Formats: sequence, C-alpha cells, structure tokens
Amino acid sequence: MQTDFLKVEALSKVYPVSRGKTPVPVFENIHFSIAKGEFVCIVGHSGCGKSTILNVLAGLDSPSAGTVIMDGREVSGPSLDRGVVFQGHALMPWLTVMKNIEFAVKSRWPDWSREKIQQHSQQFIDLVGLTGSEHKKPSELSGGMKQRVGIARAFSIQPKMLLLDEPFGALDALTRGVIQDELLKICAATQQTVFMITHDVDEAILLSDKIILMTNGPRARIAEIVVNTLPRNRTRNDIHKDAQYYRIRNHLVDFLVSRSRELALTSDADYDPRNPPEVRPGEMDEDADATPRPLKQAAIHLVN
Ligand SMILES: Nc1ncnc2c1ncn2[C@@H]1O[C@H](COP(=O)(O)OP(=O)(O)OP(=O)(O)O)[C@@H](O)[C@H]1O
Repeated sequence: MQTDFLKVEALSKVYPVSRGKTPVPVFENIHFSIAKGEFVCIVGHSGCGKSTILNVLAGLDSPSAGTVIMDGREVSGPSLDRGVVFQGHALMPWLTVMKNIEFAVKSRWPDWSREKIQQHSQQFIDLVGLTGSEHKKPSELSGGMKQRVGIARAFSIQPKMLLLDEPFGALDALTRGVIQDELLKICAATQQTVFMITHDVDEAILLSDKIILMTNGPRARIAEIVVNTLPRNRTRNDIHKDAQYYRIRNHLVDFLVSRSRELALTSDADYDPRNPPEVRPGEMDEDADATPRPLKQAAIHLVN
C-alpha cells in the first residue's frame, strides 16, 4: 500500500459563536494518514466533530487550522476526485436512477458520448443490485435502494477517495447488512480508499482496516487508532466466530462507554497528537490471554 495517500496535519475547527461567548475548538491538532486502498472508520460520540472532519476532507468546509493533502495536492474545495455519500443520500428527486448516475458521470467525463455514459452508469447500477430499477424515480424506491443509488453514483465517478457519512444509519439491520456486503465486495474489487463515519462498532470492525477513536468534544482529539487485526477476507457471517473479534469489540465499547469521556477530561504528558497511540486489542500484554467475554450491552448507536 502507498503510505500517506491522504495526510491530515494539525487540523482544528472553531465555529463562530455569538457575541460575548468564547469560541472553543470542536477538535484540535488532528493528525492521521490513510494509505491507498485502506478503509478507515472514525468513531466517537455525537458532537466530537466527525462530520466536520469529513466535510473538510471533502473540501465542503474549511479548517480553522491545518491542512489536508490528498495524492500530493492540498484539498481546498470540492472535487470529483472525492465521492461523498451522506445518510440522506441527496439524490435529485426529479431524475430517475439512471439519470441521477448519468448526471454525475457526465460531470466527470464531459466529452464522453451519450452511449458511453449510459453503459458506464449501467455497470454501477448492476454492481449495487439495482438492475431493473433504472427508470424509477427516488420516490418509488425504498430507503435501502436510494442508498444504493447514492453508493453507485459515488463509485461511478471512480473517485480517488470515497467519503461516507453514516451512509447506512437510517437502514434496517437486514438491508444494512446486504449493503455492507456489497460495499466490501466493491471496495475489494476496486481497491477503493475509504473514510467512513459510523456509530456502529460492528460495522467498523467488519469494514475497516483502522478505526480512529475520538475523545468527546469540545477540544476533541484522536485518543487512539485501533488496527483491525482480523483477516481482510472477513464476512458478516463468519466474523463473530473469531475470538479476536470480541477483543476488538470490547475494546471499542469500553472506549465509547467510559474512556472517551475520561480522556477528554485528562491530559497525558506523553500524548503526542502527531503520533496518536496505535493499538492492537488482543495483541497487547494486558489482553494477551483474553478469552471472549460476553458482549457488553452498550447501545450500538451512542449519543451523549
Ligand atoms: N455550521 C456550524 N456552525 C456552528 N457549529 C457547528 C456547525 N456545524 C457543526 N457545529 C458544531 O460542531 C460540533 C461538531 O459537529 P459535527 O456534526 O461535526 O459532530 P459529529 O461528531 O459528526 O456529530 P454526530 O455524530 O451527531 O453527527 C457540534 O457541537 C455542532 O453543534
């Protein structure tokens, strides 16, 4: 993997406040990098700034300090090099599935013939399992189908980086699972680099190579980066059979239930924001002989 395909350095964000109030950074001094083909999830409680970070990576928002370098160039505005999928799918309601995707493809390759645009778009409609629904409008689709159109559209422009802001948050568990499997397949086939926000620890373990854990805001920071040590060919059906899955899961849940808040209130002299601790749950000394503990009953969707 090419190291540092995306490099985030010293990122901070302060939103303006009304007169008389002191502005406080939502997050500060965020450093991390993503290698080409890597799938990275960011996890943290509501308000720690995950969407703001994603919007800065997308070029839709600007940081108060710091830089984002993607493929050797500074991100300074939106670009078709980055495909974004939001929870609300953001489709154009007056256009059919095919036209929604064709619109994006035409913007990316304005010189392509009508036929080539249609063929290319059809390929991505087929990839997400929407063959037969090409001529339906978003109002005629289920939530899961709309989300698939959003994913097909983002993939169809073959972005260098895919940015996903809780794309499956509004879906029922069954649909969510099916689309997660599809996303895994597409990413494996295309070596896609992905940055994704999720509140779902199981989703993070299934999909990602690395999980960035944020302390609670304001002044949120990266507490640690968890390396997913499960084999990459994991599947939704098999993942829970691996004892290592429970070690990683317990580590993430422990973090969200208690450590995210404790760390936000304490300062550690050894903490270097340029080099946040990288941890491998289950491979550390204290967890070395850990046997799977019962799953903690922490809510999957955690909010403050
Ligand atoms: N445009 C804005 N102006 C002022 N404050 C904002 C703006 N956008 C976000 N914020 C504040 O910044 C903080 C971080 O918001 P952000 O949406 O990035 O957090 P998040 O971690 O993605 O939360 P959630 O998990 O609930 O989506 C919040 O306190 C929010 O109120």
